[in-house]
Amino acid sequence: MAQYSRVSGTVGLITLLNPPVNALSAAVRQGIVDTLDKALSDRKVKSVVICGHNGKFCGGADIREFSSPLTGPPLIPLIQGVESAAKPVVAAIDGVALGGGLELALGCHYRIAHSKARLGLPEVHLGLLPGAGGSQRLPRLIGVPAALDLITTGRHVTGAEALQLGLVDKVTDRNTVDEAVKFALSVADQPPNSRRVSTFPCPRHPDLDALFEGAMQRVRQRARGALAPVACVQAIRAAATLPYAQGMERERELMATLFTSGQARAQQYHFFAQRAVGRWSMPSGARWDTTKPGAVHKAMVIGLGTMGRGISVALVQAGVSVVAMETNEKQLMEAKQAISSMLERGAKRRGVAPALDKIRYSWNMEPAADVDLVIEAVFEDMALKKKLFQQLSALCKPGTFLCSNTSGLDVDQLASETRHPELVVGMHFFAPAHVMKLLEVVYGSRSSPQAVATAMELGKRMGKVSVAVGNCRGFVGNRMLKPYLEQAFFLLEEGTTPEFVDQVLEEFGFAMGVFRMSDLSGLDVGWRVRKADGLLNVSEGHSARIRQGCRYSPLGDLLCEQGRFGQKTGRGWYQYDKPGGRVAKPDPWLHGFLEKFRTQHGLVAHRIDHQEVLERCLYALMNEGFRILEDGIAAGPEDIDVIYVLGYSWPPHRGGPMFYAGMVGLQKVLERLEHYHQEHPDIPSLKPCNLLRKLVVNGSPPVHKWREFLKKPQSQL
Ligand SMILES: CCC/C=C/C(=O)SCCNC(=O)CCNC(=O)[C@H](O)C(C)(C)COP(=O)([O-])OP(=O)([O-])OC[C@H]1O[C@@H](n2cnc3c(N)ncnc32)[C@H](O)[C@@H]1OP(=O)([O-])[O-]
Repeated sequence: MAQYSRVSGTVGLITLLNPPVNALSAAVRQGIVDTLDKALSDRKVKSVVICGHNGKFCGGADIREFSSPLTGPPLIPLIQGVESAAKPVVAAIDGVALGGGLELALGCHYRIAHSKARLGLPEVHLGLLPGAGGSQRLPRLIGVPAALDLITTGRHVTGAEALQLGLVDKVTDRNTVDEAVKFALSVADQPPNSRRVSTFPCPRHPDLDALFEGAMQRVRQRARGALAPVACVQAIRAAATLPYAQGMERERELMATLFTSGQARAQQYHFFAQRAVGRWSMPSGARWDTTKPGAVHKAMVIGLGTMGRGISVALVQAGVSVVAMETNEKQLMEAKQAISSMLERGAKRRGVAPALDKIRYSWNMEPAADVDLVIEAVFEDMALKKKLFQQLSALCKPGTFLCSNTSGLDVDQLASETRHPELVVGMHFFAPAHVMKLLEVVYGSRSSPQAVATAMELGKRMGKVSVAVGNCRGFVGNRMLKPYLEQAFFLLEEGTTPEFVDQVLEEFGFAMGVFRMSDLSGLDVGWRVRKADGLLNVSEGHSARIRQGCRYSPLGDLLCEQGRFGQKTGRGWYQYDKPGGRVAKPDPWLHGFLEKFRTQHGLVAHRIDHQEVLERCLYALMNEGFRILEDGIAAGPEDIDVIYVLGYSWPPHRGGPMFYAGMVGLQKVLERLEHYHQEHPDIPSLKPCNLLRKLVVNGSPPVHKWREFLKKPQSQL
């Protein structure tokens, strides 16, 4: 709803009221229509201010309403009504003006913003475009290049940047509503005719064709297969080339296509899933809303390789005092330099001073005695980590949380090395740790709810989306990655090439196919893990393609034996012009090697098509996701989907692997897995999981109902 009052004698003040972000629900839209009517018909009122309750202007259209038919007044004529008002209307922008919220402000005749307010048109992240006139008004106000940037990236700008762009008329550090009322008084006698943005001509640009061609290329590259960014460019092009009314018609057509697309549904699901994972629970019954996190003022990071450096930066930027520790003196000096420059770059981007005084360096463990939390980021070696946890347990003050940035090792084993296993949790960061938004928080069988709450809260402070998951090999993300990678290797054995597999996966929307990704992260990483797992030993009298009783592809190991570790050695699944080179080129040597391998092992190459690559790689991965749900390692499908979109570059417009399974149809996924498992009975990961069968038997319920079919966690509280 919206509240109305008259202030300073002649200013009608409309306050949007719909906590927490004053989203434009049907009731709010009706409220605006009614209160605007009141203000315009009140002869004492000379000008109007629109603001939001509780220091937030407006978070945009109410996304929850998108899944049901429209009720209440539509937004486009509402904003048109504001713009055509005969009395000046001023938007007082505090907190946020996003999506429909900013579109409403664009309909006002003046915009006054707090310098720290965040403004933006993030609809592209919801699979939409700014479809309440935003795509037509913004370019008219700030020019086509800036509008293209804001609308296609969905990025937020501060009030200060908005002023530079010409998006707002004035910025203040004081009370925004008071300033807006003062401003409204000052323009009360000026007819707003010349202030209606829809009547502005779109600023000319010397080469529109090149501008739009470049923009189109960029959005296609950034989000392969996503419809919304392309539609955003098309809508802005309409603004630049057509009269306003025709541009609005084009905006409406494009919006209608997007609105009914599965992609918008997937991205809106992803929006709510990111928030749902914050409401975590543990099998013990402990929950986010009943557990108080411990305070973390001071933390220690042990091991300053790539991960440790990124984690240190993320902590400092979150306001935590950090002791960064590394025993190798040369590595310590290099890390110090790298961390300082990362902090300086980050501070410059955010327009603040770098908090270099928040971090100090140590080559020994002594400072651990005085910190609230330790994150170890040493080499992925269980023996090394165990020793470290023993030492930490003896050194730290009572109550210090001990966290491991392991990407898949057993958290219980680490906890068992300590005197207080309840204080131990996994914090699995993703590289680069100061950039990537995902954090897997891994609870072991003895982790206390408070330790989990502390790690979850710390993740949030670092600007991350934290997902609480159970302890198993590879946790959620890497556990699901294993069958996906395996299928890709098997497909090579059976007749295809790395280029074809990558092409199919990239067309699906992954930023990088599995082989290019493997070259980037280094083939030796997995090789070391397989070595530690005893997988490199071929049992006597057995084929090299069988290990520990299951089908195994030794292709990756064979490449590593040749020193082909990927980009860093200039050779991997592809060739590069030099070690460290980035442009992957097909490698005739690799093709010959694959042929030789097939001959050696009596394999006859067959034609593998697009569908088989996609289904075998993705359905095997999804099947593991169902197993993870069945095992209670993830609390719900949203947890898995958030992990995959934010940590493994699963395309957001496909929602995440579990959401995608629902889109494809669970029945179809089951049938195809059954088909492939029949063809390859020696690959256990293709055997359909019981939960998938159960869901199909129960009529393939939508993803938000799957939790009803999962085992209820047993409360031990
Ligand atoms: C023709 C149409 C054209 C227009 C299209 C649009 O405007 S599209 C929209 C364009 N706008 C956007 O894309 C903006 C989307 N919103 C955001 O980016 C952020 O929420 C924020 C920056 C506004 C606040 O961040 P923060 O970290 O302070 O808080 P938080 O993120 O945790 O949210 C708190 C609660 O509010 C909820 N909620 C929030 N917004 C909406 C909404 N619009 N609707 C409904 N609900 C919304 C959110 O789910 C959560 O609920 P929960 O889980 O507690 O039940």
